[in-house]
Amino acid sequence: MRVYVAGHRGMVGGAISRKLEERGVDIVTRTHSELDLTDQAAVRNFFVAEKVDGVVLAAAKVGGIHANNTYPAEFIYENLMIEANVVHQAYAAGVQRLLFLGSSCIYPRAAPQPMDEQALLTGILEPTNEPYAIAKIAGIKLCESYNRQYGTDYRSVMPTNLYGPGDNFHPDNSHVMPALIRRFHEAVVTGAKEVVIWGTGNPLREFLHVDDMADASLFVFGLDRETYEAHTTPMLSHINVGYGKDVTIAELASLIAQVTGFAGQVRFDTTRPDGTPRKLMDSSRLTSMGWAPKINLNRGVQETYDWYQATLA
Ligand SMILES: NC(=O)C1=CN([C@@H]2O[C@H](COP(=O)(O)OP(=O)(O)OC[C@H]3O[C@@H](n4cnc5c(N)ncnc54)[C@H](OP(=O)(O)O)[C@@H]3O)[C@@H](O)[C@H]2O)C=CC1
Ligand SMILES: C[C@H]1O[C@H](OP(=O)(O)OP(=O)(O)OC[C@H]2O[C@@H](n3cnc4c(=O)[nH]c(N)nc43)[C@H](O)[C@@H]2O)[C@@H](O)[C@@H](O)C1=O
Repeated sequence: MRVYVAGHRGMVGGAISRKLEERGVDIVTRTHSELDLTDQAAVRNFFVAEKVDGVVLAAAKVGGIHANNTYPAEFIYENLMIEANVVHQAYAAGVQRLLFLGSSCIYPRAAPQPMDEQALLTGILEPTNEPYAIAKIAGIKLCESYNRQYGTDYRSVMPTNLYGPGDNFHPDNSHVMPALIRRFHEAVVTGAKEVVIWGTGNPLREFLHVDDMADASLFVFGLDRETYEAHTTPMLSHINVGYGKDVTIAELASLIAQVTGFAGQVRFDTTRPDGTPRKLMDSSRLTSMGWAPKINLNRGVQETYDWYQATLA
């Protein structure tokens, strides 16, 4: 089997590529500069030339609350273009199997917790990431529509907030976990007495290690196909992938302070947005099929900090 992993140099695409290679799958990759997935003609030429059997779509314009809120046009345009080009050109080239990576932000801001798959399109989205969420909903509907009309087998996974080796540690544009690992680490190195956390510290977030996400992706993509297929009649439009437990941002900050050895004060900057108050996923559909996360938050944060120190710090 030849699988194109779009976004193989990203955190999720990298973890999925490593797992596919461990299983002896022949993977095809292109960097962003070799193939810009917003370029329709280039994507068409790529699929015609490469003749892959499957696609994992882990390429996207990705960022945390500040990036989403500051660059909404880039988040909606680039993600819509990437999804439309990859899904359509994969179909046109006869590719039967595709896995699309969405996000938990597709669900309404006030969805009942934990959020199950049926909460999609039942209410108003969180404004800080609405353009990105709309693009991700379009991705689900692209897959669903091509399956309905053309009989393809395009599946969508909705990950909760992810973290781990290969994350983006940009001070402003990253997600909370890498941002705080970097900020606490730099405070320890410089001897700063205070670390600033955005928002009130009250929002709840669920964090899943990227290696667990990669296992779930392969499971849904069908490398453990018999297990999955036994549970998918009729096929689901999309399926949640979460850790099963959430923490407040203040609790996450205490854990990262402990792991990095920071002993100073934490200050909450309430001029910064909190975003969604809570977004805990109901992942019972997937866990009932046999997948379960293996990496707990304490171990995951420690491993991510070790990776950051060894690689980037
Ligand atoms: N990280 C998280 O917490 C979560 C992520 N997800 C989803 O998982 C998927 C992977 O995310 P993650 O690995 O964290 O993101 P990363 O930013 O780490 O990786 C994204 C990859 O996509 C590539 N890419 C972006 N735009 C283009 C383009 N126009 N053409 C070709 N390649 C492009 C990037 O290349 P380059 O860097 O060179 O631009 C990068 O390698 C995304 O769909 C994301 O929405 C869902 C929920 C949570
Ligand atoms: C995965 C998900 O990621 C984004 O949504 P988000 O969950 O709100 O993501 P976040 O990780 O950026 O923030 C989580 C919480 O943490 C707080 N927070 C504190 N201090 C920092 C901080 O320093 N940086 C960041 N980024 N957040 C901070 C922050 O204020 C917020 O309350 C989506 O836009 C969208 O991309 C998406 O789907």
